[in-house]
Amino acid sequence: MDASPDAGPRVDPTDDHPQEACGVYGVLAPDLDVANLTYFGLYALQHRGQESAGIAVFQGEQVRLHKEMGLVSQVFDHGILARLPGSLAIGHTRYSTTGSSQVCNAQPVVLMTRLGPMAMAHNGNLVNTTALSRAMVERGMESVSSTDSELIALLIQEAVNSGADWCEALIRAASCCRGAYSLSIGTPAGLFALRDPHGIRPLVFGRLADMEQEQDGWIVSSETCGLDIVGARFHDAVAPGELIWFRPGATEPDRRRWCKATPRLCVFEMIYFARPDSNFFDESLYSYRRRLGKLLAEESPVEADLVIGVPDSGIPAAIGFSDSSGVPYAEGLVKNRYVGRTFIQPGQGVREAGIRLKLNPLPDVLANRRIVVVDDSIVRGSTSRKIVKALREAGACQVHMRISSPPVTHPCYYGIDTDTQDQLVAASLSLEEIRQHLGVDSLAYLSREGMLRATRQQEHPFCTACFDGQYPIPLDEETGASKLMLESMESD
Ligand SMILES: O=P(O)(O)OC[C@H]1O[C@H](OP(=O)(O)OP(=O)(O)O)[C@H](O)[C@@H]1O
Ligand SMILES: NC(=O)CC[C@H](N)C(=O)O
Ligand code: SF4
Ligand SMILES: [Mg+2]
Repeated sequence: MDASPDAGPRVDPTDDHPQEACGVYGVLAPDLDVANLTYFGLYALQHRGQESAGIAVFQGEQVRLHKEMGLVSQVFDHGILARLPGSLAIGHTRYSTTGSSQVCNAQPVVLMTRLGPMAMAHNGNLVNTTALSRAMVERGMESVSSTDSELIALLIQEAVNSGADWCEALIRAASCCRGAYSLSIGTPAGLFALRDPHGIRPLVFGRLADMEQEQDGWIVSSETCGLDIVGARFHDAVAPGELIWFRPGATEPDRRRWCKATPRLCVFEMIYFARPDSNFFDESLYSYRRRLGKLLAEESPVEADLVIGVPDSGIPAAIGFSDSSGVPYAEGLVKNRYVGRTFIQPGQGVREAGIRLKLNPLPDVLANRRIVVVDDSIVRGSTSRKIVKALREAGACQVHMRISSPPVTHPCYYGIDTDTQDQLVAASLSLEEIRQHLGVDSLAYLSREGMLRATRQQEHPFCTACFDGQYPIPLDEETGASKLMLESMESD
């Protein structure tokens, strides 16, 4: 195993603010270049995490690991991928939610067990991290990182070393965890995928089949865009509370429910985080987001000359708003495509600069027009405030803001860091106060009912806690304390 030294940019470890979900990936394909496939898969999942990236590759009983700080394209090159031969790979792109942004916390987590090595990639966040860690320290277990993810891996290792087989060990470990965990796990016995009982974070799998060349394989990915990029066919979602074992040589995976499920998929994944070309419930998020825009126009119409969307993720809802209202759609903001997501950059100063770098208005489209500007969400309000100012400077005579989700009033503890409550603009200000703060002529959010109706799901199997405070998994008292909780325990 060769873990590379920390070479990438560091993020301020004292910052306990906003990040988002990670991307997890797994490939079992004995006849193919699994490191290369994983590289492409992680490329497709880059939007889920931009702090670090890693790939672990199994060749029989041996595992090689390369992980570093930075984007997938910065962490890997041809030479590095060529030094990762094998038949099974696990990949990860990280946005930290527990544990600072450093290479020791990058994933996959690789550990040695009685049954050989294991590599694990985790998307989500545990809410019983402190209690788990204390109990594990009492049992004499040692960690080298400060993430909740390593605790899960250590629990699996402990179960295997005490005699359990892989499936038993995974179930035993998962039973000790509370919170969100979509896992992709590599072992000498094959590839595993496991999802928590609520299925908070997404996880899908698909088949790589090239019958002409008699090549076959399985892919596990956070989103379907990770299957598309390597030409894999979507097979199914890993169900909440399900464990799947892809064995080398087996024609079908071994699927089992490891616990009773109460589905609570993160609705924010559908509104903003996941890619619009990823499918959820058999349709693209582009279609869902367009429907959000239609409902928003029905709920909160406004007299205007043009509808514009905030690139990237506000665009489908803006098109839907235009479809339903009849107000023409136009591009009024141009995005510099080399700038990443601003919501997820740590530190408010960096975020504000990021927004100015990212979006530029088109005065000849906007001048003397009454503009409806549609975005998917307002979290802190920094994006919207800057945009409104820029639109007015570009000559817009009225600016009406429409948001295709309800106000974000509560923080997330399940792997998308929607910030501490004092940073959430809708947690403390009324609608009218937010309107004034943003400087818009009118402001309206989509209702919670509209957001759920647009999903077309009968049972509403969603987590909506950041919009209504109804947390599906009870939080330990210490959960909200700090993302650096394990670092602070070490220094106690
Ligand atoms: O209220 P704020 O805290 O400023 O954050 C909200 C903004 O952040 C997100 O976009 P982001 O720029 O991150 O990514 P995108 O390009 O995918 O839309 C989101 O779509 C909003 O536009
Ligand atoms: N965003 C995530 O899914 C993060 C996974 C894990 N909690 C970490 O901080 O590494
Ligand atoms: S609290 Fe919000 S962001 Fe977090 S899982 Fe629930 S819906 Fe998603
Ligand atoms: Mg945006």
